[in-house]
Amino acid sequence: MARGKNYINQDERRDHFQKIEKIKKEKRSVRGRNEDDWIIDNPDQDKTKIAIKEQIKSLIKNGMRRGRVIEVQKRNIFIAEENEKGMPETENLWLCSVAKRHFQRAHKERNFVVVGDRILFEPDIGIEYDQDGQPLDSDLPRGVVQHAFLRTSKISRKDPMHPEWEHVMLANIDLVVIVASVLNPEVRWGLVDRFLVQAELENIPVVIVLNKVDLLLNTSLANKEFLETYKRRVEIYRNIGYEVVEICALKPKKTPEAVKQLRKLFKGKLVGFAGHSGVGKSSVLNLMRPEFEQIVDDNPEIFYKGRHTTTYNSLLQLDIGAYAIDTPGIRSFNISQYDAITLSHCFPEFRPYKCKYRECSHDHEPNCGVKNALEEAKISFERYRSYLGILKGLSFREGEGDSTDASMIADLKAREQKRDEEQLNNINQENIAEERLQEIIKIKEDE
Ligand SMILES: Nc1nc2c(ncn2[C@@H]2O[C@H](COP(=O)(O)OP(=O)(O)OP(=O)(O)O)[C@@H](O)[C@H]2O)c(=O)[nH]1
Ligand SMILES: [Zn+2]
Repeated sequence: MARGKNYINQDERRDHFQKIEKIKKEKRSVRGRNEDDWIIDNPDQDKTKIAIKEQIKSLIKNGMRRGRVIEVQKRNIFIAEENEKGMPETENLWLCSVAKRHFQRAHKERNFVVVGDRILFEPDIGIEYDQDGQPLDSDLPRGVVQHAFLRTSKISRKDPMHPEWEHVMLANIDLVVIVASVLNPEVRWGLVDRFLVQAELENIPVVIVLNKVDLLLNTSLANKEFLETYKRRVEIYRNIGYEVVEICALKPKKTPEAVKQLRKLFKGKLVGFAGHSGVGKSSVLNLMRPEFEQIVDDNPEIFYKGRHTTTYNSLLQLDIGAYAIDTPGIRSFNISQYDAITLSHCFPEFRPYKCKYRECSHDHEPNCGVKNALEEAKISFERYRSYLGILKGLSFREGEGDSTDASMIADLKAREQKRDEEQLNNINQENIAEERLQEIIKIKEDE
């Protein structure tokens, strides 16, 4: 599956993952939760696996239940009970609150639980029920979230309102699906790169889905120049080793292979959808839902009339033994600041190149392998620009370019142009040589 393939050898690969593990551990320790929230799965505590299992067993015996967070609406947490296999049963829902003790601590994270989190909850005995056993104020049974398990993976950003907090958007996912649309709105590659960095950091496989390819056929929207730039961009990612699927979610019959490929990639997994607003995340997701299968052959448009607009992250059950977390489109995506070594490991195409300095930031240092590779066109300017933007903490915001540091962009653009001119010059010289050769041949023929 698509993850960077540019490891030089196994040692390097191991090195990379060790670093990532270290960073993950550090990040864990600054979470807003206290250690005892994690009693169940906490590897830092002196507990053996058996002791932890026993502990869970006894908690469950005392009325605690295993659940998976499927939607969070402010303080209302929707939980699906988990079956023995650890899979959420989305028809078995509870409406929970979080135990009060979790609110009394300093915030480091926006929410105590997020969609995808695995938790232990207990039925809320303070709730009044009617004679049929239904809660008086809602049609869902009520509970209280008591413990949360450690996350195996997450995608997060800086909280736009409180930059010192972390906003975890997706937890415990097996595959990140970065959705963008080729047009309306155009692909924000800077955003794609930021999601890719997160996926690399968490070591989660990732697939880039480019939706609305039907619009590429519209010549008034996509002229020749646009198409060329678009194709070149896609090639950059494919060359790095990322899987890029081009699809038309609105008329899936136009891209049947892409639909098939996605169904295969999603099968049996918890898939997290990420991307900008309006790119068609829900539309792509709906291709994997049972209702869609029934309607697709007649008139796919009908289905969209009843389409829900995503306002909260929610976990949905798909028809291929998979689950998906759909996220509402986000408008800004700032990821935490990482040091150059960590960040450049998240750009797999940088990994093969060695620099003079071990701690090279690939920015101003002499004898930088990455910059040399850039000049030799082995690394793309676009990705390098993203790298510098993220390194320098430049923000990605709706309506702005990939990054906002004008002088840096001007400098890169000048170098990019210089390289292009040199290449063009080379081609021209080849052409001139070719022309001369033809002239010579012509002359000879004339003779
Ligand atoms: N032309 C074209 N339009 C599409 C395609 N897929 C989706 N759309 C349209 O794009 C718009 C947005 O689609 P959604 O699926 O709601 O996008 P989303 O990413 O879930 O949006 P948010 O819920 O705001 O995050 C809708 O009007 C869709 O009909 C496609 O393949 N081609
Ligand atoms: Zn370097």
